[in-house]
Amino acid sequence: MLDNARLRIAMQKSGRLSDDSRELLARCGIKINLQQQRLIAFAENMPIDILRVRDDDIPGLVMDGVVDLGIIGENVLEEALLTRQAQGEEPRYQTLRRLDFGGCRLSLAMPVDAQYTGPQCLNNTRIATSYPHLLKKYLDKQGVSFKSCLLNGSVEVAPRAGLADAICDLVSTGATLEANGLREVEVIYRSKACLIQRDGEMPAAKQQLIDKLMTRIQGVIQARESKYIMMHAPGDRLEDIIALLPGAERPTVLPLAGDKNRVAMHMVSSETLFWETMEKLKALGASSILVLPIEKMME
Ligand SMILES: Nc1ncnc2c1ncn2[C@@H]1O[C@H](COP(=O)(O)OP(=O)(O)OP(=O)(O)O)[C@@H](O)[C@H]1O
Ligand SMILES: O=P(O)(O)OC[C@H]1O[C@H](OP(=O)(O)OP(=O)(O)O)[C@H](O)[C@@H]1O
Ligand SMILES: [Mg+2]
Repeated sequence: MLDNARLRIAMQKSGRLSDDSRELLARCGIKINLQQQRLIAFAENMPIDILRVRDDDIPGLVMDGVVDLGIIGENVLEEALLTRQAQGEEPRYQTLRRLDFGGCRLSLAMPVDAQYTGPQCLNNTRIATSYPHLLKKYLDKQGVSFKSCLLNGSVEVAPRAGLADAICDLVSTGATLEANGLREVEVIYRSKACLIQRDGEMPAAKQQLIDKLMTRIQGVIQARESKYIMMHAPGDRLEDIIALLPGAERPTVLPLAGDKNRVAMHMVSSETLFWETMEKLKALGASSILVLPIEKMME
């Protein structure tokens, strides 16, 4: 039996979001023992229960207040929202933040040999998709009328199977489209995973836990996006070197034993340091340049 006093978080059981969702929670310090077949997992060190479900069910679980938080792709969330609105409901939830994984786009694609000069080409066609509401919202704006053919998986085979003229499906690298002789012709929605919270009053203790979790998530994401940079540099080129490092905070400058002209610089950069920038740093006289990952951050 689930305990109402514990924070309930829904995440995808197995699929594109599950590893990243699990890792995010683990990096926030939540110790969960996820056994393969268990649909509910209990955190050992915090009052948190994890529900592992199909991603399609997560928006509903949050909107119906069955769970407190959910980690879900914006594409699935938006489709669920539009579906409920079409049924006359007014679903309520809050998006707490966008996450740094699950990036993909919902795109229209056609067979490679089909002519495409713009959305109007899709007038009176049949389009296979798992996202009929997002598709309709987009094509309605373009004034295009079409028939949708609802498929929950293997959407890419629809044109070859004679089920549809085009498809509207998720794309990341484009490899699935290419393997199926399809060409991406229009991006209709860009998505990432996000963290959502149910509407309504939250007991104070739960709210405190959510606030703590949000600070930790912020720290985890910020740390993943940041690098710790160390180098030795000529003391008279510091400003030129700092100018090459956008997103870097003011550096710590330390003396180098036995060398009056050079210093050691340490700094945190919010951006990846590319090889090209390292080469420019070297050209300015920097040496022993180290770029290190950061595990955790708190401001
Ligand atoms: N190729 C991709 N690259 C990155 N993220 C993706 C990709 N495809 C999908 N996603 C994101 O991950 C979510 C889950 O994708 P997945 O393919 O695992 O869903 P599913 O097959 O519907 O899973 P489930 O069995 O839970 O219903 C998508 O809704 C989308 O937000
Ligand atoms: O552009 P790509 O990098 O090829 O990725 C796109 C594919 O990824 C997703 O499916 P997934 O592989 O998760 O399998 P599923 O369809 O069984 O959910 C999506 O539904 C596409 O089919
Ligand atoms: Mg699904």
